[in-house]
Amino acid sequence: MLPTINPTKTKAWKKLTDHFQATHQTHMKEWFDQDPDRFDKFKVQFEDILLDYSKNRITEETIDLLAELADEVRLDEAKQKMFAGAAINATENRSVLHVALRKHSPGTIEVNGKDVMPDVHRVLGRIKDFTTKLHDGTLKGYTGKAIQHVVNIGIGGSDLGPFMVTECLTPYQVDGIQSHFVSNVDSSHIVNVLKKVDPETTLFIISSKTFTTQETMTNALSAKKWFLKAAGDEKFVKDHFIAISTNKEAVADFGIDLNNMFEFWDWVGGRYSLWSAIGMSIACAIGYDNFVALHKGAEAMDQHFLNAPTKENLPTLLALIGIWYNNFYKAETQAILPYDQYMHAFAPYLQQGDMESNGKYVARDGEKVTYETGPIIWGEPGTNGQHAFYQLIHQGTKLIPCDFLAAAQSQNPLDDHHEKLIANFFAQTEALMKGKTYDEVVAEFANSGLSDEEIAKLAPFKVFEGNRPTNSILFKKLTPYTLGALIAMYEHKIFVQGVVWNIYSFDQWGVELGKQLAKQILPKLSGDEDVTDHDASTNGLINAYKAFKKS
Ligand SMILES: O=P(O)(O)OC[C@H]1O[C@H](O)[C@H](O)[C@@H](O)[C@@H]1O
Repeated sequence: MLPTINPTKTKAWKKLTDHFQATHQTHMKEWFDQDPDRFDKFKVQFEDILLDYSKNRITEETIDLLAELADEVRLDEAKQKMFAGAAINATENRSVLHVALRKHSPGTIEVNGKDVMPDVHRVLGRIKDFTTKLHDGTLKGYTGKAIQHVVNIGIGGSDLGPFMVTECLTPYQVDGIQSHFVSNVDSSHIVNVLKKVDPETTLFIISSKTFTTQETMTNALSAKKWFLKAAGDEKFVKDHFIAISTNKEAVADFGIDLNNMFEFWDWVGGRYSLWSAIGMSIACAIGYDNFVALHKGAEAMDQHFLNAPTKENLPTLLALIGIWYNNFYKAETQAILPYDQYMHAFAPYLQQGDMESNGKYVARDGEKVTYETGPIIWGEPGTNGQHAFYQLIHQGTKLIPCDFLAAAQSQNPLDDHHEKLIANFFAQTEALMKGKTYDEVVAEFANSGLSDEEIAKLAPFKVFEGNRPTNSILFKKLTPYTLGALIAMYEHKIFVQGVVWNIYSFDQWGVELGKQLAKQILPKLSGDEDVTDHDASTNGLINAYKAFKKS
């Protein structure tokens, strides 16, 4: 169990409040002007990943006080507990051990007195055997043709992580294998995918921790029906369907041979499960060795997180800076802006990772919190975002802390595309920090031929206040190893924030009510009678739906 410590009652919080009052009106530009070493002071490099956090509204004192806050809420103890397998997910009485899934170095981790590592490595061995057969062409479909299409059916953590990684690592895709993902219960999703694949050469991976999720089970049944229509005999299902789950009974009930089931465990949270057998679709896409490289990058980040002091610790720094804006500047959101088209699914992935973990208003003592917890996460790849929503980041009324991410080496070098991409990244963070003053705007009008009066009218619209915070995360190349490290960095950032906010980051009770009500509403959508037993809006919507459907 983690201790219950209200962060706002700590000494550091009080000091941070005073420090905020003393510093929040200072423009970052002044700090840059005063201190030519600011970049060196506020940058950390871990292997091939550089974090520049100098373009933040912070001084050295800010970081000192945030580090004091981390100490006062006993961050170190929380970390040790997680890595040692303590049941820190107290509302479900579970350990939180995604770090065990990617542990390739020797050592044991115990849950209830049992070392989990042999099972982790046994399942990894099975993934290796399976994907080797897929890639050497010995995995055949019911007509003897080699498997070419891999369709992952899952949702939430059983989709977002594998999809994001597969997209990010497109350049590592094994020749001859095409990956597809189906998540939405909207039939358009599966219908569209099924149009692209052939039953004779398609493998379906049914990914679901619980194996009860409505969307996944519905899509899995439709896939099976579609397959049987072509194959004609249940006996062929075993050659085309595998299951990834913690729930053996439900897998067997669905009709999947248990020899085709790859297990994981209740100490793996859905949104932290891409490292487990849920990553089967990743290993199918990029090969087992690359899947292990992804693990190893994450494992290296785990060790860095566990051992590096706060001021050199990438996940901890990102977390504490986030708290500074969330709780003192009252920023409501956090933008994730990868300057990398292959990372287009990174922000949606982190939406679940972060918002399902830290979107909680109940503190660890069961009382309602009196301060802000998790931010709204959003974002799009640059430069596309620049031409859509950056206007608001530059000149809107809201403060939006942004993480910019990019690789120095392009996966697809082509003329000067990459230089242009990177120039935009650097320029945006510079513009957000510096802004443009009234005088600078006026000076730009020098040879415009406009009168002073006309210039004075236009100038205010062209001024940029600047002082808008960014983290720059620059890495060498988006390899499996580096991606693993980046994902783990964000996972641990989320962990640190949850510890400071005194909430339970590893449950997700907030998703249950909607699911329950959907089950109640489903049967009422058929039949002619008017529905009257919900609130007026819900009744009205159900009845309007039925009327539209009939007409
Ligand atoms: O893997 P499954 O059991 O199918 O769960 C899929 C998803 O559904 C739930 O609604 C949870 O909110 C997610 O955390 C989970 O990842």
